[in-house]
Amino acid sequence: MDKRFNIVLVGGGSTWTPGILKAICKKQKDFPLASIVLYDVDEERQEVIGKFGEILFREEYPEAKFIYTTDKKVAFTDMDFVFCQMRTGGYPMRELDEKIPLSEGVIGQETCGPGGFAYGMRSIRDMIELVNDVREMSPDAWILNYTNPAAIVADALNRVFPDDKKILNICDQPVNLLRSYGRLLDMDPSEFEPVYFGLNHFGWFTHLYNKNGVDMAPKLKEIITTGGFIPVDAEQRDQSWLDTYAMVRDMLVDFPEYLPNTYLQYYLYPDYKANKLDPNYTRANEVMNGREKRVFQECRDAVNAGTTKLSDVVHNDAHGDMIVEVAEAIAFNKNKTYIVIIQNNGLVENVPNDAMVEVAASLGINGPKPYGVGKVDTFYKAMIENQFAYERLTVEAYFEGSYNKALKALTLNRTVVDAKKGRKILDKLIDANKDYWPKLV
Ligand SMILES: NC(=O)c1ccc[n+]([C@@H]2O[C@H](COP(=O)([O-])OP(=O)(O)OC[C@H]3O[C@@H](n4cnc5c(N)ncnc54)[C@H](O)[C@@H]3O)[C@@H](O)[C@H]2O)c1
Ligand SMILES: O=P(O)(O)OC[C@H]1O[C@H](O[C@H]2[C@H](O)[C@@H](O)[C@@H](O)O[C@@H]2CO)[C@H](O)[C@@H](O)[C@@H]1O
Ligand SMILES: [Mn+2]
Repeated sequence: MDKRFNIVLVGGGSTWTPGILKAICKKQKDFPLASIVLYDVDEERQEVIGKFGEILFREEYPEAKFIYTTDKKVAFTDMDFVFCQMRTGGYPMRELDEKIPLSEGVIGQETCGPGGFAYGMRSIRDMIELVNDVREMSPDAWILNYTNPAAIVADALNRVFPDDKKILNICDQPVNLLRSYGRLLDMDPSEFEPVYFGLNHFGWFTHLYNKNGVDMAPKLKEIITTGGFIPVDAEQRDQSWLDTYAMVRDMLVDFPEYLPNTYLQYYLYPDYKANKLDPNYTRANEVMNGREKRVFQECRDAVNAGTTKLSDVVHNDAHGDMIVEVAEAIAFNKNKTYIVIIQNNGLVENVPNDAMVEVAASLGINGPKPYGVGKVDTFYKAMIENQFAYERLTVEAYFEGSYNKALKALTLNRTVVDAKKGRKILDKLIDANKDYWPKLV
């Protein structure tokens, strides 16, 4: 008989959960489940999404046992895959991460700059606890982590669990970019064989080979440089994401070698972008007033209607599709190419071996088999080393409780640079995060 898998979604009350549940239902033949558990620390959030899931699975996937819980034992016992999407502190803390730096004229962003620093310092503790809990109850489970800021979480987990080969850190942004490239080139994105290097939310596509071995990157760069970049799912995107994609053209004009990850806009144009952001209404507000309200309301409506058939709870399926396909690639040894976060060890030859880099890898039952890119040019090497130093100092600041390392981290970050500004922001962040961070002395 074919194997059926047990999976748990940690952060089951996430706004992305309905999309992942839909993707699981859609892919039930390719990735068959025995059971799926939603786990969250927030009972109220969990219940709304959980009740929606109960109906969805009854209607679309009755063979899989569906439960939701706040009990770790129920959540982590006998699991094959653990999907991690927690947000320590929730959107209210994300709002502070974004607004505090902006109050000093510095980029306010979920994963970049001081906002990413603050979020990282919150995520590390809960992610370590999670891995310890999972390993106690399911020693062999694959832990698929995309809890942000993934770069900092990956470095911290690699430090605490260096021998754990079943933690895979991964981000959906490269896959989203590939989908959008596919539309611009009129190609099925699954046909791309990409070459990619960098750090998470800080990388570049160097080549995009098609089935005939032709590199489509030059043509794509020309299309974006002349016509701009509108993402594949533009009609579902808030304005801030459309602005973000539009900046890819600017980056290509200035740095035409490679196709940049959208997040590089914050590091390459920190003043320009900071001036464009509204310090009183940031992305957290956009999400709380948009996606969060919509997803929770649509789940409640489906529960009241007693069916999910009328609901349109998933507007963008890229994220859900990707994470389920990643699990499928591991479970069934598909050896499909994904862009993953992994310890460097020479993959990018001239940056530190212990950095957690982001590169393309073939993904199968033995985990990722990454593709190296050789040496990178001075500009990219310097960018990566600078950002890596910021990330590593952040992780060290957390483990050592070091104010000095935290200040060094922020000063090195390209969105800050000025240590006096860094100190002001750090002091405000310390105050805002006193329930979450270790004490920094
Ligand atoms: N890496 C990627 O590419 C990628 C893509 C999408 C989302 N994400 C990440 O997924 C996460 C969820 O995003 P969201 O916008 O839906 O946020 P959200 O706040 O809607 O969902 C997060 C959920 O995690 C729960 N939670 C908090 N601490 C927890 C803990 N210790 N254990 C279990 N659950 C906990 C919260 O109660 C909440 O329900 C974030 O970390 C986000 O950055 C990453
Ligand atoms: O601001 P948010 O909460 O909408 O998104 C933050 C996340 O953004 C990236 O993921 C995108 C993805 O690129 C997009 O195409 C679509 O699927 O939505 C995702 C969320 O908007 C990023 O990779 C994540 O790390 C962020 O959490
Ligand atoms: Mn990401």
